[in-house]
Amino acid sequence: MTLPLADALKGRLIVSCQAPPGDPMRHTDTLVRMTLAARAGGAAAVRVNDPEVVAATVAAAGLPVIGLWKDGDSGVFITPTVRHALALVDAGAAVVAADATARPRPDGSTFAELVAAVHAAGALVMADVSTLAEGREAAAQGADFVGTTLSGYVPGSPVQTAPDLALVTDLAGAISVPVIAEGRIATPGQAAGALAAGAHSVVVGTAITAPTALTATFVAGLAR
Ligand SMILES: CC(=O)N[C@H](C=O)[C@@H](O)[C@H](O)[C@H](O)COP(=O)(O)O
Repeated sequence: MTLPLADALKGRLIVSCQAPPGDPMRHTDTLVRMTLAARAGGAAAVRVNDPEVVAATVAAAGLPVIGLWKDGDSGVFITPTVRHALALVDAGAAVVAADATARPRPDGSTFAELVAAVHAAGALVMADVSTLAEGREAAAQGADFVGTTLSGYVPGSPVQTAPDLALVTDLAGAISVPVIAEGRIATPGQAAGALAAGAHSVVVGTAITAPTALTATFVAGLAR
């Protein structure tokens, strides 16, 4: 049996509406406007950072919200503790996204404990992983979705410029929970390629919602 939310996301686009610290777009109302634009463009769900933005998006967007809480910038910092996860559920996230790499969590908890707490509070969990082994482990620990989010961003996962479609294929062949392709998907063709590789859904962030980073790529192009 699949989850109703998983059915609603099948073959669909999820837009990540985030802005890094210090970015002019890091402003709750602005980020909520981006989620409304994503909905208007046909996104099935949005992925947003911080409980305040989650709550404002839930109130405004009428779309399923995948919530994360980035706290810090090293080690495990995407929804690092059970406290962070439950704050996102309180804010209305339908799905809590959390780092599920094999690294110690700052509160000493396990990923399985985070999953249990989120499930008990009535929400689902998306495991952000960087390898096939982490994805298998996250699925075994009860994750409802497994995303390739952290491929290329953690020690032991080589830096890449393209989406990690090989990991999408490997995960889709190895686990029974839906695999979400996320990370460096920059064109509609790459998004379609991720589905063809076995992804259940595709998350796109920077290519849609990051004007500062996108402007910088054009500026760099002109400077060549
Ligand atoms: C590694 C990490 O921290 N990824 C974050 C996770 O939420 C976001 O910064 C990314 O923008 C998101 O994963 C979407 O990816 P892309 O922006 O490449 O489409």
